[in-house]
Amino acid sequence: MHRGSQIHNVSHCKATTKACSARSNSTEARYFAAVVPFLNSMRLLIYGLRLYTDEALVKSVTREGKPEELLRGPLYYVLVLLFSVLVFWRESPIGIVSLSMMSGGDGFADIVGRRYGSAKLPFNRKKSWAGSISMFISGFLLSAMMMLYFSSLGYIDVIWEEALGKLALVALAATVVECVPVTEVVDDNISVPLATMLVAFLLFSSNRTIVN
Ligand SMILES: C/C(=C\COP(=O)(O)O)CCC[C@H](C)CCC[C@H](C)CCCC(C)C
Ligand SMILES: Nc1ccn([C@@H]2O[C@H](COP(=O)(O)OP(=O)(O)O)[C@@H](O)[C@H]2O)c(=O)n1
Repeated sequence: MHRGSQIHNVSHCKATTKACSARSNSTEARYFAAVVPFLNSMRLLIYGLRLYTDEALVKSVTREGKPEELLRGPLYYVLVLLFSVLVFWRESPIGIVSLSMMSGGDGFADIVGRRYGSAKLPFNRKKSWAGSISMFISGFLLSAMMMLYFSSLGYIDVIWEEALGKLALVALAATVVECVPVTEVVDDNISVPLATMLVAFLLFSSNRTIVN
């Protein structure tokens, strides 16, 4: 059963927007925002372990309609959301960019790659140039838009002359990690955000590109 990729990828984007867009100024805001991904991780565990059944959930986010699939990609995705909200919240571009690359970048790679991915990558016949190029472009654009959004709210001050170039390097790193065969061993919902977090930390923490 082919997963409903439109529903699937809407979940990606809505999840990221929701998890990053809490507007409360209280110090507990991140913990309040973390409730949503936490409850969803519990939901995925409960249904993935077959403690209860939810056919609509299984049908909307799995490829083969097996509940245990919920314990892989979807659960990793939600746990990364939870980690980013708690650790990075809205004062650091690292969480913003990581979620953007995982949701917008990887999400579009799937949509575009499945439909237009006839030209496969020479080192990974399961991935395509169209998928990877769309991941780089969509991930870069969503990351820049989310950074502009959080900058406009005053949570981060961005020196754009430097930030866009560094953002392109982060997007390139995430795209390379996503297309190498290692993602057959480590789910790309783990490898992509981890790679993004590492490169974003190295680039955005090294000097005054981002001033909190
Ligand atoms: C299908 C998903 C990940 C699988 O990705 P991949 O294996 O294809 O790479 C996303 C799963 C989403 C999850 C079921 C629900 C996530 C909810 C999120 C924590 C917050 C949603 C807030 C709501 C929109 C108000
Ligand atoms: N760089 C990429 C990524 C995905 N894709 C296509 O999208 C499909 C799903 O990609 P994936 O296995 O990474 O799926 P997700 O786990 O990321 O949702 C692949 O089987 C390819 O057909 C692509 O062509 N190029």
